[in-house]
Amino acid sequence: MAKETSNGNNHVSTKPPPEPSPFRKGKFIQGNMRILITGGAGFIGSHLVDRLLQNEKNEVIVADNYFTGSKDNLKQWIGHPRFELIRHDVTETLLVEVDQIYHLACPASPIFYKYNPVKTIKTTVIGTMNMLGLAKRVGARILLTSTSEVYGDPLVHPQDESYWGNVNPIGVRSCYDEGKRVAETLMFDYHRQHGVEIRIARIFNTYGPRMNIDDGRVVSNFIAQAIRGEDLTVQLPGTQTRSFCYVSDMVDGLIRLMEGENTGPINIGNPGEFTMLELAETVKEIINPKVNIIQVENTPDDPRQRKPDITKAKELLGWEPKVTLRDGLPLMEENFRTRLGISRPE
Ligand SMILES: O=c1ccn([C@@H]2O[C@H](COP(=O)(O)OP(=O)(O)O[C@H]3OC[C@@H](O)[C@H](O)[C@H]3O)[C@@H](O)[C@H]2O)c(=O)[nH]1
Repeated sequence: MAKETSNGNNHVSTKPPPEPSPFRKGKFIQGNMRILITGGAGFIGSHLVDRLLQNEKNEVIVADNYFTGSKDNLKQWIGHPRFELIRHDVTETLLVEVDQIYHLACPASPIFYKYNPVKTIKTTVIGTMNMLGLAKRVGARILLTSTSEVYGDPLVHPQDESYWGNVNPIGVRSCYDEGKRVAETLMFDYHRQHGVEIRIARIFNTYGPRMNIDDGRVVSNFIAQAIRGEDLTVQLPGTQTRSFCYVSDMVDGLIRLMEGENTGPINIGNPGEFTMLELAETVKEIINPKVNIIQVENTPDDPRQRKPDITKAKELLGWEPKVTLRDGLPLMEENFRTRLGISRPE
């Protein structure tokens, strides 16, 4: 029987999960976990690869189309016997034999997901359907990285997982936030209808080394601007808030969710909440007190406030973030300085 890993009545699976292939149970590979990470060449994905490959019993397959990810993030693993890298777009089917799927693939920065919105929604919807089909066929457990954007411009603060959100279905962000909402729906439908073992993480803003320098998200923008001595561009009104999670904490939360018994959705994020003006002041103070902070136009539907309630993550996963923003920013600064070739002034 399928385990009742659910949090509410609507989550109960009616079917047992499909059996993995007999070969996966063979005695020569017993104990080895073969793990697929879609989007594994990206920012969070590549850190997840690093962590999973530290365990000698894990084999990792990365599938990535390199739209925002990069082989450079994985160069330390290329050629390693427990690692395989496939150029693959999740909107196409993928035939591999695996035990677990971390499904991360999707552009996550607003400027990138808005660049080709039709492709973004195909990635969230068709991509998730394809990965669920694969999970069903091979009996794999699948974890979807959903997003705090499913709460839209939230009217409840902080956001807990029972909040259904305040989302514009026809806005410029909808390709991503509605796409991820459909992806969550698909996860639960495959769970209830086919018994697929699912896990859903709702990821809040995450930062750290390996973010693309021109990613366009606020932390990477401010750090790159401060290092280059450029103005820090706070988008209006500047009082909007976000909560920033350091990438090592995020990866830890994702693995705990995958290994745990609860389907989610579970918020994974750092509950420390900052206005964008406060973030700019902090970056200025830590990285370059000489830069100016300026205010610039914003884009439509920008959420005014965002902060995770992480009670569920604490209780069900024993997880909470360890790295504060003040500790995490210098680690990211160091990585950006190396990549930009600009050292800290004496
Ligand atoms: O240069 C900038 C960039 C952004 N911002 C502001 O900073 C805030 C955060 O914007 P970001 O672009 O970093 O990210 P958002 O919070 O809008 O979206 C993010 O949210 C959660 C993740 O799951 C998603 O991957 C990502 O879409 C916004 O209010 C934006 O207006 C600036 O003030 N200046």
